[in-house]
Amino acid sequence: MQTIFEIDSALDMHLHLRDGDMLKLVGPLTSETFSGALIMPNLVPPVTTKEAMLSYKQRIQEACSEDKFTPHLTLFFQNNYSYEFLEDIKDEIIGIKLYPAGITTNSETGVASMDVEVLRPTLESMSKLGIPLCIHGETNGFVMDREKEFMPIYESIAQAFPDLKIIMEHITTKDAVELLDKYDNLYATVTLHHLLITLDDMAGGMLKPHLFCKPIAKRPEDRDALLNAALKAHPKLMFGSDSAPHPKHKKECCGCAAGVFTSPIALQALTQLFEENDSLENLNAFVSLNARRIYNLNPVSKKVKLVKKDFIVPTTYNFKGESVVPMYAGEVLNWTIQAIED
Ligand SMILES: NC(=O)N[C@@H](CC(=O)O)C(=O)O
Ligand SMILES: [Zn+2]
Ligand SMILES: [Zn+2]
Repeated sequence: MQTIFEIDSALDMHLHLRDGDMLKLVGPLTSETFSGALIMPNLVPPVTTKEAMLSYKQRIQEACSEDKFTPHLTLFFQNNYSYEFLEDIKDEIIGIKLYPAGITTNSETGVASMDVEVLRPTLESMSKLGIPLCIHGETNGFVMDREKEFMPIYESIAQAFPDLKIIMEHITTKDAVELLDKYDNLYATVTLHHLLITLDDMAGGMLKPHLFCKPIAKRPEDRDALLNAALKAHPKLMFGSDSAPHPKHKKECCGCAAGVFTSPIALQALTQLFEENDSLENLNAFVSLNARRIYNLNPVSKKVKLVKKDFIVPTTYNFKGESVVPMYAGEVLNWTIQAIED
């Protein structure tokens, strides 16, 4: 039985760090263990200028105060970004995140139309400049079908811009896993929670608000397709936690905010999941190497040593007035982080 496992230079390619006291609370919970993360721009207001992006990066670096952690910033997609603006900002960002308007938390100013012709000027500039496009891929259809209905939109963008790197963010369906192999320029992230849960876990019994997120968790066959792809470290699939903290009172209320908070448990739970499925040998590819290759990131040596020992997940994480509940709050995971080494 394996009792020690090492993850080198873990990367979280889809992360919400928020701002203010929440950033100060959750930032270190990622930066202690991960070597880098792709930071989502859906602040209020969203990150749409170079000044806003650079000052957010500085606040992140202050909150994280950890040398061996690189926050990779993104911009919030807008149709009116000029080529010159994008050329000027290109070396400062890892990608641009596109949200259909109103589809998820803080996406009200996202794009109103997913028509390729409407998006063309900005996507053409991004393609020329080699800026990856990250997409929250959901229509505003029936909630269980939103991702599936978005597949033709991914296809039309992938076909129209063969040189543009497109990342389907937080995929939740078998259809999305299958689409990965159809276009060279399509990649994806998948979360921890979508590898673990289905809609039943969230809403099949008593409602579990802390498992409520967008896209909503789907059917067992979807979860199985995602899990199979992750366990074999499909080369176009990366770990992106989509850890999305909301204050406890905004989750445990009428009108629960969407988002699952997983940063502090992600590496332990992934190790447990990969071990239970005899796939530990692929975990470093899933949580580091694939992203490094897809995004051309420099290697950093930061080793997280995990041991097979109970880890009781805290019921809440608190800082000043902020309180946030992690996935598996109060439950026991069977891998613990023992040390972090160079
Ligand atoms: N995943 C979520 O349910 N919520 C995210 C936004 C997002 O990634 O769609 C958030 O910012 O809270
Ligand atoms: Zn999203
Ligand atoms: Zn997200």
